[in-house]
Amino acid sequence: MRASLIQIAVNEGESVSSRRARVADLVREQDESDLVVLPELWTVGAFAYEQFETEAEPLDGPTYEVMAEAARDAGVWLHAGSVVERAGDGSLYNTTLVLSPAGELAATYRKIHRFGFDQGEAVLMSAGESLTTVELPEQTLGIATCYDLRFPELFRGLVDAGATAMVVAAGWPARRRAHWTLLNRARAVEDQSYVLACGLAGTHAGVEQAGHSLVVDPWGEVLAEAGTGEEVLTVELDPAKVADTRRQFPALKDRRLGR
Ligand SMILES: O=C(O)CCC(=O)C(=O)O
Repeated sequence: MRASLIQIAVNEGESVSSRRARVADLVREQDESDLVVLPELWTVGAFAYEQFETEAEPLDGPTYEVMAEAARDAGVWLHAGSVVERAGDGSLYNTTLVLSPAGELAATYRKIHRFGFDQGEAVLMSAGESLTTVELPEQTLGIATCYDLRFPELFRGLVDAGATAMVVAAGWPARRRAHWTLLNRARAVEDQSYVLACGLAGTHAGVEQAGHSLVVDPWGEVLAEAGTGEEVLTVELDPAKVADTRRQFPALKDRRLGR
């Protein structure tokens, strides 16, 4: 399976609708890939809290519409990053959309661990409550968003649900880039899974983004890593690698707690 991660620059000065159209074209260009991955809240910006209310959208809102067309045109599975979802009761969620090559909404994931302690997303958004996996032809995706990366038990839950490739969409600040790289590699090693970690670039709401999206294999080797600007990373995922790694070094079988 060929996967492309699009590290998107979010800078003030580009409107949300222009960015949607621009990113849709970038998705269309990845028509040689099987899976395309976008970052967290790339429409509005992960730290643009004051725009969350105005840019909130239902699951079948403008981001879904534009991305469904792009997924269909490219013929790819599309992890369309996350949007500010306005639920039926008016509350907001940081919600990932996964679209099939036919443009259908195949899965959603509402971010479980909201970032900000007593501010920002942590007070503006509601928390998701359930794990999401998505079965693709050669890999089962386990879905996580940004701050979730700090909670290994979420990833163990995804392993138990059958995940072989963890997709982490993020808007991770440059200040903590070392944590981003370290934790993505740690999740790959401890869960013996691919990790596809796709972040934002640029600076919005005064927060410089780390960029440095990366793909890690189940042995912890970094297969590809972006720099700090907008960039597309393309990698081949070996369908046998996760099973081989888990068979050759069966540490997951030795778990004694939390099962
Ligand atoms: O955990 C971190 O350092 C960053 C998390 C974050 O920025 C987020 O979840 O939006």
